[in-house]
Amino acid sequence: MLTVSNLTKAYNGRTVLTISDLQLPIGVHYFRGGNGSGKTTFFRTVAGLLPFSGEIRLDGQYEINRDPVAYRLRVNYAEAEPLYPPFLTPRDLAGFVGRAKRNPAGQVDELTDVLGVGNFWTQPTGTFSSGMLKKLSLLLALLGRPRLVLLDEPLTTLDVTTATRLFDYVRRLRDEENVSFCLTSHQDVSLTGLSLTSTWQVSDGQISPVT
Ligand SMILES: Nc1ncnc2c1ncn2[C@@H]1O[C@H](COP(=O)(O)OP(=O)(O)OP(=O)(O)O)[C@@H](O)[C@H]1O
Repeated sequence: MLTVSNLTKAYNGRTVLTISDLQLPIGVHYFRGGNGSGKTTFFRTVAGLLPFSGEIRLDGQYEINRDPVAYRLRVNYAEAEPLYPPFLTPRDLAGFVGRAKRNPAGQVDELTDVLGVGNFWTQPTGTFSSGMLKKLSLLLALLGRPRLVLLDEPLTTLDVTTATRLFDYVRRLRDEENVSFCLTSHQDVSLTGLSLTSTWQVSDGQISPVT
């Protein structure tokens, strides 16, 4: 599903991520590691948000730099600590991201129910609690028809009821539509109830499989 080759990522000349060869099949992949080990950098790079050197390819055909639109239509990302321009509302953002991701009719309404965003649909995000921001960011990350969704710390600040509904929905996408997920969590990942296809350890900018 995802192939990463000869990747290096540096900030201001300091290399923080090096991956010679990483291959992920369709499934749910968990990346664990201490603070500052490189998990978010890896997710943001795979999401197409950061420049890097190397190659990232989805489904054997969409290369992130050669097929930028096709790749980004298929790879979605939810930030660990989302932030939006404070004057925008969930309605504004779902409209904008939904159009960019070519979301099918009815999808926003379904996700609004799953994540309980309807209660604050027209409220500016500048007034949100961290859990409200998290719910919105997860809704936006599920819009369109992604083949891969990157969820950075999805459990943080999410209430238990919403987390249960979210991971039921994720399981359905995984089982019925073959959507893949990568997640990080400093919390007990078994709380998601997802069965993991693989687990990876991120340490000092290197990623190795946990057997
Ligand atoms: N914008 C940036 N500019 C410079 N260095 C950065 C930037 N973002 C991250 N780094 C550095 O890159 C390294 C990896 O950080 P990253 O945020 O990927 O870690 P992480 O594994 O997600 O950590 P955490 O579990 O604390 O979220 C750290 O040394 C960090 O200081």
